[in-house]
Amino acid sequence: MIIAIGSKNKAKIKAVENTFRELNMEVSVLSLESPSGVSPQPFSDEETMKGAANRAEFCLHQMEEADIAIGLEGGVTETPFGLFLCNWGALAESGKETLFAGGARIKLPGDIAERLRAGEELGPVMDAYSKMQGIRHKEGAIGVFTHGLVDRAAMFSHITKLLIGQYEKLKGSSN
Ligand SMILES: O=P(O)(O)OP(=O)(O)OP(=O)(O)OC[C@H]1O[C@@H](n2cnc3c(O)ncnc32)[C@H](O)[C@@H]1O
Ligand SMILES: [Mg+2]
Repeated sequence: MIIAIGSKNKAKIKAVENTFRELNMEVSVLSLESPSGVSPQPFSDEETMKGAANRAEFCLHQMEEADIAIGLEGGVTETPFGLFLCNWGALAESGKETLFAGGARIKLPGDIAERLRAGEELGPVMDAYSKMQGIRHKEGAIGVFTHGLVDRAAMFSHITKLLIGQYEKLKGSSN
C-alpha cells in the first residue's frame, strides 16, 4: 500500500511512519508539500479540520500512485477556559468520503495565547519561548508544555491510528 502525506514537516512524517511500523503494516510513505488552503495559523477546530482535509485531498490528486492520503494540521481554538492547541487529521481515498480524527488538546499559557491573538504564529513564538529552532519539526508546543511526555510526533501518531482504524473498519465492513 502507498500512503501519501501532505506535508514535509518532520514530526508529521515521523508520526505516520512510526504508526505503520507499530501496526506491522508494510507500506511506502511518500510526502508532498500540500497547501492547507486556510490561514497559516488556523484559529478554530473548523479551520484546522478544513486545512487537514484540503491537504489530504490535494495530495491524493497530485500523487496518482497513492492509495490513500493523509493530511495533518495544527491549530488553536478558543474555549471558555482559554486558548487550546488543537490538531486534526484527515484521510482521503478516491471515491470515498474523507475521514477525520482529532488529537489531544492542552491549554496554552496566557502569554503565548496573547501573542497568537495579536496575530503571531505558534511556530516562531514557540522557538522564541524555548530558545530552540524549528520546534514544530521536533517536540512541538505540546511536547514543551507536557515536559516532553507527549511530543508532536506522538500526538500525530495517535491521530494517524484513529484515521487508519476507521479506514480499516470501513474496508472490513464493505467486504
Ligand atoms: O509544514 P507544515 O505541514 O505546514 O507544518 P507546520 O509545522 O507549519 O504545521 P501546521 O501548518 O499544521 O500548523 C499550523 C501553525 O501552527 C504552528 N504549530 C502547530 N502546532 C505546533 C506545535 O506543536 N509546535 C509549534 N508550532 C506549532 C505551526 O508552526 C503553524 O504556524
Ligand atoms: Mg504550516
